[in-house]
Amino acid sequence: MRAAVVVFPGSNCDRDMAVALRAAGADVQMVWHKDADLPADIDLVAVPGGFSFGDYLRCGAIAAQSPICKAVVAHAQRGGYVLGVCNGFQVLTETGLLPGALMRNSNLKFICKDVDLVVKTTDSAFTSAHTVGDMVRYPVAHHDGNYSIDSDGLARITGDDRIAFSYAQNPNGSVADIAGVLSENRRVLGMMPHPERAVDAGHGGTDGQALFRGLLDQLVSA
Ligand SMILES: NC(=O)CC[C@H](N)C(=O)O
Repeated sequence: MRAAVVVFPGSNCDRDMAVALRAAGADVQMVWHKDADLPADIDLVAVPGGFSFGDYLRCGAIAAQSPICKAVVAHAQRGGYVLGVCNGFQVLTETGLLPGALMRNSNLKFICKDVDLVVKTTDSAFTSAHTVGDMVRYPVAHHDGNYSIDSDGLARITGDDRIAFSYAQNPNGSVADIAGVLSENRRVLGMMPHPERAVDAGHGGTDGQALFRGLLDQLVSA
């Protein structure tokens, strides 16, 4: 599997993402926000966490206007895979690739801790190594992780089985405890918790490995 990791000024999980993807067997290239094109034959684009452009305006709003994001949208429209984590999830909602928005945490504080998540669907490459109802523990680190969507949108993503992960104990006020959402074609996943920070025992847990392993298994056998 060939993966590209997008780097913006202020990204801080780009290298963690590259390490996690390489550990799972991916061939990874970093791409800069000013690049207008992705490298050829990319299967997956990962949009990492961080504070792109200092979180000015709204988290992810300026990054979503960058040249590389046009290429990421085109990649998704061709049926390519995209994984957005934390600030990456915020960027994907700002590009319109995923529905909803990430608002300020309900307690108005930056939350940095490990959280338990429930796997809600296995109908995606990202969650294919799981069973529905599996619990995984990933870190969160954000101030704008409060997932919000209108009632029609919520009914649509619920009815389409597009909620990938929910929080066991909601840390940030997200509607319906949503921690991660899939696109209509199930190839774009955005999530606030960080699987790439849970792939090495030194991180305190390795639950994130299953996401990268599932992705690699599905994409290599496709
Ligand atoms: N870890 C992250 O990607 C944080 C995203 C964003 N800067 C926020 O605090 O909400």
